[in-house]
Formats: sequence, C-alpha cells, structure tokens
Amino acid sequence: MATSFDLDLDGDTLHEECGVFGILGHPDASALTALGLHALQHRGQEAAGIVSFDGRQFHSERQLGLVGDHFTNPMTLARVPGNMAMGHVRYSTTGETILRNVQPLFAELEVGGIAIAHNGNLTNGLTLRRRLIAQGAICQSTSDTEVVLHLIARSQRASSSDRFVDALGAIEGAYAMVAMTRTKLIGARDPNGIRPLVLGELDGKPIFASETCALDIIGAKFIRDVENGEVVVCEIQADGTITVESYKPFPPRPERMCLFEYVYFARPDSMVAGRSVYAARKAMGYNLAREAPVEADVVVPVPDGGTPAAIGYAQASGIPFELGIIRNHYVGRTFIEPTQSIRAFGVKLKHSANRAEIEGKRVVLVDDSIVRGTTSVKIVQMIRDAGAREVHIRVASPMIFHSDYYGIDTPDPENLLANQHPDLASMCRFIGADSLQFLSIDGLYEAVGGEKRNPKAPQFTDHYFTGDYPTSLTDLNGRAKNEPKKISLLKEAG
Ligand SMILES: O=P(O)(O)OC[C@H]1O[C@H](OP(=O)(O)OP(=O)(O)O)[C@H](O)[C@@H]1O
Ligand SMILES: NC(=O)CC[C@H](N)C(=O)O
Repeated sequence: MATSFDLDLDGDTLHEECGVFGILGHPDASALTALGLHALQHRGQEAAGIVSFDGRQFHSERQLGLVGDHFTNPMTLARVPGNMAMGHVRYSTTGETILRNVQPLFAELEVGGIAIAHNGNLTNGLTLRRRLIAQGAICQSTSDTEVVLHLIARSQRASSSDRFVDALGAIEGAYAMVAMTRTKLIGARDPNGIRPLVLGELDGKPIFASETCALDIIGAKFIRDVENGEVVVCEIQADGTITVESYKPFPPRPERMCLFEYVYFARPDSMVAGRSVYAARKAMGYNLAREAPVEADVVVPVPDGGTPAAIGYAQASGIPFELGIIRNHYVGRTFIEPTQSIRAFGVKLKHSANRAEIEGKRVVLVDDSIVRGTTSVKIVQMIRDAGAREVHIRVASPMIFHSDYYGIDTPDPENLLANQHPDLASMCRFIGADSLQFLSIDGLYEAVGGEKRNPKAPQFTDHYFTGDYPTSLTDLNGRAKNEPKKISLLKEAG
C-alpha cells in the first residue's frame, strides 16, 4: 500500500513513549522479550520489534502494530531464535510511523552486528544527522535513534561497548537505551536519567526493561534501577557465564527523572526510581483534595489515568468514590494517538457516562493532566448530559505551558490549553465546568518525592510545567528560519 507521508519535520510532531526490553543467555529469550514488550505496551502502540542472536546470526522481526498482533504467533517467534534478544515498542517522537523507523535498529559494523532500542528523544539528533550525512553517511531511517548507529560505526575504539559509549557521549537529550552485540547486552541511561530503565534477573540471566511491570510479567526479579549516566555491560562468555559491569563514563549530572512518568506514562503497578507509581498518583489526589477542596456528592475518575488520583482525592476529602465514567478497554490511550482528529474521535469511543451514579449529583471529576483540553471538554459535556447538577474538575498535575523535547506527545506551545487562555476562569468556561483547579508544583513534588520542589536544584525534570529544560535543545535553537524541513526524500509505504 502506497502512502503519502510527508516527512516535514514540523508536521512530524513529537509523541511519546517507547518501551525497551532485553535479556541475555536465556533459551526462551525472544518469547520472554515478547511478554516483556506486552507489559510495556502502554508506552508505545505504533510498532513493535525484536532482534535476537543465535550464536551465529542476528535475526530481526519488526512490525507496525501491537505486540499481540504479531508476537503471539509461534511462527513469528521462531523467526527470532537464540538465547539473547531485545525488543522495543514504539511511539514515534522523531520520524514517521513507517516500517524503516521501527526499532530495534540493526547495523553491520566493523566490530560485528549491533542492535539498539531507544526510549527517549535526542535534542541534537537532527544536527548530528545533518553532519553525518554531509560526511557521507547513508541514513536508512528518519528516526533520531539511527545517528547512534552511525556514531558507533565511526568510533575509533576497539570494542563495541566502548564505541557505544563514544556514541552516547555525542548525543544530547533523553535516552534509556538497550544495545545488543554478539556477546553483550548493554543498558544505558542519559546523564540526567530522564527516562527510566531497570536491571532485573531471571534464572540468573540479566534483563533490562523500561519498567518493573515487564519483569513482573515473566516472574523476573528486580535488581536495581540503572542509574543516571550509567552504562551497564552484560557479557556472555564462551562457557555461558555472564559478567555484569557498570561504568559511569560521563561527567556527573544530577538525576532528574521525568515527572510525567509518575503523572501519566508509567503503569501504576511499576516502581519507578524506587517509588510506587500508584502510591505517587494517589498522593497527588490526596494533595489535590487538600489544595482544592469542593463540596460535592461524588468523586469520579477520568479513567484510566485519573483513577489512582481520584481514589486519593476521595480518601482525603471523605467524598464517596464512584465509577461515574466507564472506559472501553478496547480503545488505546488517546493522548498518544497521532493526530488531533483521531484523538477527538478516540475520546468519544472511549468513555461513557454511568448515569446511575451521576444524575442529580455534584460531581468532582479527577484527571491526571490537561494537555489540549480535548478530553475535559468532551467529558464535562458527557457528565452534564447524564444529569449531573454540578461538575468540578480537579487535575492532579500543574498546568502545562511548555513543549517537551524528550519524547512526550505535547503539541506546540500555542496548542496547549494553558496557553490559549489568560486565566483559570477563562479555561474553566471553555471546558464548561463549574470550577477547575490544578495541583501545585509543590503538591506534585511532595506526592512523588516527599519534598517540595528545590528551585535551585529541582529533583525531577518538570520543564512542561516550568520551562526549566535539563539539557540543551540544540536542534530547536539551531534551526534557521528558512531551513528546508524535510528530512527524507522518500515517501514510502507504512
Ligand atoms: O487534554 P488532552 O489533550 O485531552 O489530554 C489529556 C488527557 O489524555 C490522557 O488520557 P488518555 O486518554 O491518553 O489515557 P488514559 O486512558 O491512560 O488516561 C490524560 O489522562 C488526560 O485525560
Ligand atoms: N518514544 C520514544 O521513546 C521513541 C524513540 C525514538 N525517538 C523514535 O522516535 O523512534
């Protein structure tokens, strides 16, 4: 099927997220990888891929669509044999949703084959790409991640892991990355640790995964988080023994995990940086009830994202919690669908009012975030249509004013609801609610980390709320006004 994807960089807006998984030395490596990716499906629903190594050859299976669409088929798994495998679920942040951008990306290098899978987004990816192409590189994809392969290829170091470290040294932005060579599985996090990555173990075999829920699904043990700026190299020897070594090759920087992992992205049963995502979300709701109380009859979550915060709000306020909105579980996460029209359509498909719990009541609707406002506008109308007497919106995170360049699907600043209204009252009128309140930044910090935001050295990255970006934004700042925006000449089938 021919498509007419326009690889215009502006049209090619930022989205999020991705999930990565890798396991070394296990006879069921690709089946375990498929299960791990299935648990990470919420992080990326556009495409999935697995690369394996069978001791002789690498094998790659990459598909558009969900993990379950392809990797439940034994024939598909049989095409990725071997005792080492790694995989990726993608939500594109740079480069369209086309097969050649699906990860893991693989390349044949002087030092042998190497596969990489990346969660995050590079803020100097385009700058590096242009430089590499000018030097003669032949790019096969439009993904930012591909530059890492080119940098590895060009490194003068002897070992593949040293070359990988060299490549990481040149990139900026956010990455939780897994790489695989003939004998090594490598996990790395960017110096600020913006994206999560954990090290686990099953039957003594090391595993890297974006979230602990991917370990739980296969009964693997959580060992520890890969630290910010850390590179962990697991190597299988000829006799099958595995060594695990840790390196901190870059100048140290403070850890600044992305707060949105706690607000929205990570699965509530995951532990991110030692904190239960569920407990953090509940605490957000608790703090929200203290900061923004309201007289009401019922607390209703906007499912699924708003549910733990609504439980916290209900517990703190003493207002009964009810499932006043029912979510259709066969519709994906609207926030991470590619176009505004699909988002609007998705919200309608996704939620319906549970009239019996709403009619005649004063409703507090709790959601985790408001980005464009699409969800809130529709849901308030839906709750009113179901007979609610009053509708009060409480949002378990602050207003979003700034775009994200580390992978989150935030629109350009002018399309963020918070930038379209002069004040809260105007925003509330637009949404059609009786009242609207957001959690404060300190309320959010306290819910996640137990302490207020330290303005001199923020404990997390919170740039979407504050504009305080933890890395340089080389591509964004270096873009000349009349620069051609296309990054590929090829229009291709998806
Ligand atoms: O203001 P908006 O642009 O509408 O975006 C914000 C909404 O998007 C997310 O929900 P989503 O439907 O993605 O996922 P969920 O079911 O996981 O909560 C989030 O939980 C908000 O409800
Ligand atoms: N969401 C992600 O982490 C995506 C990784 C990478 N930037 C890509 O677009 O493929």
